Amino acid sequence: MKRRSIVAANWKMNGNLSLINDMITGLNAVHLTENVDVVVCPSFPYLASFTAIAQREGLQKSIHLGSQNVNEHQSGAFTGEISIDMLKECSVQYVIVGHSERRDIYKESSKLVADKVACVLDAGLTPILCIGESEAERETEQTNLVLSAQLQSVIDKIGIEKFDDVVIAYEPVWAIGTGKTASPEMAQETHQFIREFLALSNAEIANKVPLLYGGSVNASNCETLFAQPDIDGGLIGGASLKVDEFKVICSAAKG
Ligand SMILES: O=C[C@H](O)COP(=O)(O)O
Repeated sequence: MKRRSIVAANWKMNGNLSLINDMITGLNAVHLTENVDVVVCPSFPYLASFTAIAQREGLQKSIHLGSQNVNEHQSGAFTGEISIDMLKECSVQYVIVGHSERRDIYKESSKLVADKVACVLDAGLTPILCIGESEAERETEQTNLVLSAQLQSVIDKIGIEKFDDVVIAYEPVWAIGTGKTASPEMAQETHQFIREFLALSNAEIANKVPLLYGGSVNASNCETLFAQPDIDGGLIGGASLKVDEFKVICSAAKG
C-alpha cells in the first residue's frame, strides 16, 4: 500500500522572522509530489507569525505548521510551558514529541512522552513521536530493545489502534547534528524492525504508519534514504534552516 510521505523541519532553537518569510516563499515555489506533506516546526514565538504570513501570502495546502513540544496538561501553573489549546489557536497541526534532546537534556521519561502523545491525539492533532538509540546502546546491540521499550510505553498508554494517527520519527541519537548519517541500509533495517514490532500488535496499522528517518539528512543523502521501502520521509534539523537545501529534500520525498 502507498503510505503518506512527510518531510518535517525541526528548527530547534534557531531561526527568526526573516527565515519564516523566506521559507514560506521558498516552499510555495516547490513542486511537491502528490501524497507528500511538509511540516515546518519553528520555535513557539514564531508559530502565530507563520500562520499570519501564510494567510497573507497563501500556502500550498500540503504545507503544515508543527510545534517542537507541548505540555501534557490542559492549563494551569506551569511557568514557561505551552498547552495544546494554545498550539491549536496558532493553527498548529503536528507536534514533535519525545525528541532525544527533550529526553536527554530535559529528562523527559517514556511515560511523560506517552502522556504528551495522548494529549496531542485527544486534541485532534498529529504527534510526531521520536524514538532512537544512543551510540553506546547501538554498540552494545541494544538498539531493538530500546526502540521496543520506547514504542511499548506509548502503545500501553494509547492502544495500538490510535497509531493510525501517529507519525514516528526514528532518529539514532549518534546521527543527530553530527554529520554521521546512518547508511540507507542500516536505516532501512531499523525502520523495518519498527514496523515489524508494531505489526506484532496490529499488522494493518503497522503498514500505514509513516516512519520518518532523522539524523544528518541533507540534500546529498536524502534521495537514497527516501528510496528505502520503509522510510517515508524525514525529520530534518540543520539542513532545514537553509531554504534551498530544504526545498531539495522536500522535492526528493517520493509520495
Ligand atoms: O529533529 C531533527 C533531528 O534531531 C535531526 O537533526 P540534524 O538533521 O541536524 O541531524
